[in-house]
Amino acid sequence: MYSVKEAFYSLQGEGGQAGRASVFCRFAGCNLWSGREGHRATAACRFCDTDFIGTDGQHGGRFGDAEALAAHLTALWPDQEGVATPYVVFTGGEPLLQLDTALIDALHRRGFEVAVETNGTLPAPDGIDWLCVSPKGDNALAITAGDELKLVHPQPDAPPERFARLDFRHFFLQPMDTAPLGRAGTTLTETVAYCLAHPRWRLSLQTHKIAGID
Ligand SMILES: C[S@@+](CC[C@H](N)C(=O)[O-])C[C@H]1O[C@@H](n2cnc3c(N)ncnc32)[C@H](O)[C@@H]1O
Ligand SMILES: Nc1nc2[nH]cc(C(=O)O)c2c(=O)[nH]1
Ligand code: SF4
Ligand SMILES: [Mg+2]
Repeated sequence: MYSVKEAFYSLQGEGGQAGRASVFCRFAGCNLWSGREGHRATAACRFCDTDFIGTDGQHGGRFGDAEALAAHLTALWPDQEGVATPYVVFTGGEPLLQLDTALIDALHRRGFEVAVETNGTLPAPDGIDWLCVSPKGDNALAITAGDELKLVHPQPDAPPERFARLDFRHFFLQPMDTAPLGRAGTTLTETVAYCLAHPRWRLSLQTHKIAGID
């Protein structure tokens, strides 16, 4: 059984695949925060910008097996002529609480490339085509290699220097959106300054928020 908060078709907003048409599958639940505002201040991850509680979002629900969820996600992909490679992004919440090989295989059989956005604290199943790890504070990483490491910045307990030598193809710093925390931020200026001083890191903006899309 898979619990999905919402599923939607949009453009990948962040990281090295930014701008790419994608089906998003947002799993319900996370291992670093309950999702309740009353628990945010004491959670292991405290700056989350996402509602991942329940299965009541657009195209959300409970799916009994991998075939059922794969068929549901395939129906959200518009290009049935096979011109572009279909792309699905599993996120959440924390997708590695639920994503398994059966679901990855079912999407591969339907022609999809499979991407994952994870906090990196749980082991990943085999077969992921684009693995994005986004470390959270001092929570220990179970995944130390992948396609991109995308660090939300600044986090006092997660300085970029701690991650710069891990085995990733791309290193991104993404300014922390402080709106979920109820305050205006200066994180963009600070993040730009860090990238200028440390060329290992590239800037990742949340372009879907700029574009006003999901
Ligand atoms: C909501 S998380 C879900 C996936 C996974 N739990 C994780 O943390 O990577 C999706 C992406 O949004 C990023 N993110 C969450 N809150 C953010 C914020 N306030 N500002 C910028 N990026 C944020 C995360 O770091 C992650 O890369
Ligand atoms: N357009 C868009 N791109 C995204 N990239 C990562 C997202 C996420 O919430 O994991 C996200 C999202 O929520 N929307
Ligand atoms: S780990 Fe990801 S989903 Fe969980 S609270 Fe943090 S940003 Fe949100
Ligand atoms: Mg998001």
